[in-house]
Amino acid sequence: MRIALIQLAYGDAESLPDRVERVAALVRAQAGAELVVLPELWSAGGFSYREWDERSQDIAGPVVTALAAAARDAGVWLHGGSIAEHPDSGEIGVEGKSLWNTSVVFAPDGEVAATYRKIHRFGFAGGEPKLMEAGTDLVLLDLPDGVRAGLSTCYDLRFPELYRAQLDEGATAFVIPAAWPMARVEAWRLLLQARAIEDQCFVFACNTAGTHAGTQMGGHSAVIAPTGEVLAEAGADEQVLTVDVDPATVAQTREAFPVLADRRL
Ligand SMILES: O=C(O)CCC(=O)C(=O)O
Repeated sequence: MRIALIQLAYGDAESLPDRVERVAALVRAQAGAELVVLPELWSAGGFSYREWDERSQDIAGPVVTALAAAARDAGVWLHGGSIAEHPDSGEIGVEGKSLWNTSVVFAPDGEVAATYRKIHRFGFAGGEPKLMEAGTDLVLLDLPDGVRAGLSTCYDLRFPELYRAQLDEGATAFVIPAAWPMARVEAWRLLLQARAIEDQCFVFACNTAGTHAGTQMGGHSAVIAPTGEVLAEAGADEQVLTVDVDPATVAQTREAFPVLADRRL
């Protein structure tokens, strides 16, 4: 299975239409991959809190529509990172807000195959908890070659119980888009490996590069095997990381080193 992680770099100057066009072209260029992954909140700006409201949109809005077309043209499964979702339905969350950090995954025909609303919001008293609602639902989807992917986003990575819950729902891979800063990139690298090792799953993790809203992003997107071996890792700049993985490795790893059978619940 060929995975392409598009580690996008962006700054504050690029307009939203220009960025959408650039990203759609990058996705189309990945024809031949089976799964393409984009970073968290690339259209709204991961740390551009002040822009989120203006750049928010419905799942049927222009960003998702452009991604659906790009997935269809390339014939790939596309994890579109995430958008600042503001539903046209007028939906209001339990905290009275109407903004979510929402991932959309497209099948190769461009249809939406899954959506996931980020559960753990980053920013403590500010940032996401102040502006966004928290997602509540565990989301997994079946990809080709028997890969069952659990969805999560960025800060979720710090909460291992989410990945255990996905494991218990049959996960063999974790797909993790992020806007994780350079300041804590060593934690990112370590936690990606930890999630792979403790759950014996593949990790496909796509971070952001560049500097926006005064924050330097960490890059270092990675594909990690269920043994914890780093199969490929990006640097700090914009890069497409393309890696071929063998989904059978999950069963082989779990059979050769059956640590999960020793769990005591
Ligand atoms: O946990 C971190 O250090 C970064 C998390 C983050 O930037 C996010 O969730 O958007």
